[in-house]
Amino acid sequence: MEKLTIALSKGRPAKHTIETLEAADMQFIDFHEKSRKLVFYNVDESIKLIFVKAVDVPTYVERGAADIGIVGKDNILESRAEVYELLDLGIGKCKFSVAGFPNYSIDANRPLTVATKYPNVAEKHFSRKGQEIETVKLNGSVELAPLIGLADVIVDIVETGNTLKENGLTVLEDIDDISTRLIVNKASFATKATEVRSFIDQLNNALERTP
Ligand SMILES: Nc1ncnc2c1ncn2[C@@H]1O[C@H](COP(=O)(O)OP(=O)(O)OP(=O)(O)O)[C@@H](O)[C@H]1O
Ligand SMILES: O=P(O)(O)OC[C@H]1O[C@H](OP(=O)(O)OP(=O)(O)O)[C@H](O)[C@@H]1O
Repeated sequence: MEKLTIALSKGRPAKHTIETLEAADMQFIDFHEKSRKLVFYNVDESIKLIFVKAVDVPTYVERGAADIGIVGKDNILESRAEVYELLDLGIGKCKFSVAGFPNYSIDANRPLTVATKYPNVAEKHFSRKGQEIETVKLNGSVELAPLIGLADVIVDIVETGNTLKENGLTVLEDIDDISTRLIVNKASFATKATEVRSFIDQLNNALERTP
């Protein structure tokens, strides 16, 4: 039996993902110990779990350092990684939006300055619409950019909309729905087909049992 390496994103979606794995009867040794460990095994060591930064999960999977990854669709789209996306876990739901001041009207005749953590997503969205943009890559607090004149609009994740509202901004356009997805390395999908399929089925069954 081939061993599987699964890359999980640390941070916000981790708790829910772990609950889903446990609901699928996958128990990992020392999982709940308070520690800085980044590698865990299940009881028969057939599955190795590694915790990586969300933004790096698609890279691990594309390069075969992990057979499977569980990560937000936002990171998959931004990475442009060549992987198979095979399951929507239905958790970590939010969306990608263009946001700015209410009533802001985009002038198609001049480049739009867009602040974002996701420059590839922004480029793709606006190039489809034929709008030229200049991206300003930020790593957080993106909503600040229009407020201080660093950008005309932002492309960011919106969940409750509270961050936008509390900063006097609003959604101007929706881009894509986001949730946590399961991705698979293309070679592993062929060489470890049985193990990959059984892991996905087990997870899927647990998701179907969860209301
Ligand atoms: N309100 C939200 N804001 C941001 N991400 C959300 C939200 N709701 C769900 N998500 C999901 O959670 C992921 C963010 O997780 P995490 O906190 O680990 O990322 P991060 O903020 O990019 O990481 P870091 O703070 O280490 O840079 C996103 O990739 C997205 O898929
Ligand atoms: O619609 P809401 O429910 O308000 O959630 C959206 C906010 O949450 C995320 O930020 P995060 O907390 O990850 O902080 P950072 O990106 O500024 O570091 C995202 O970048 C938005 O700012």
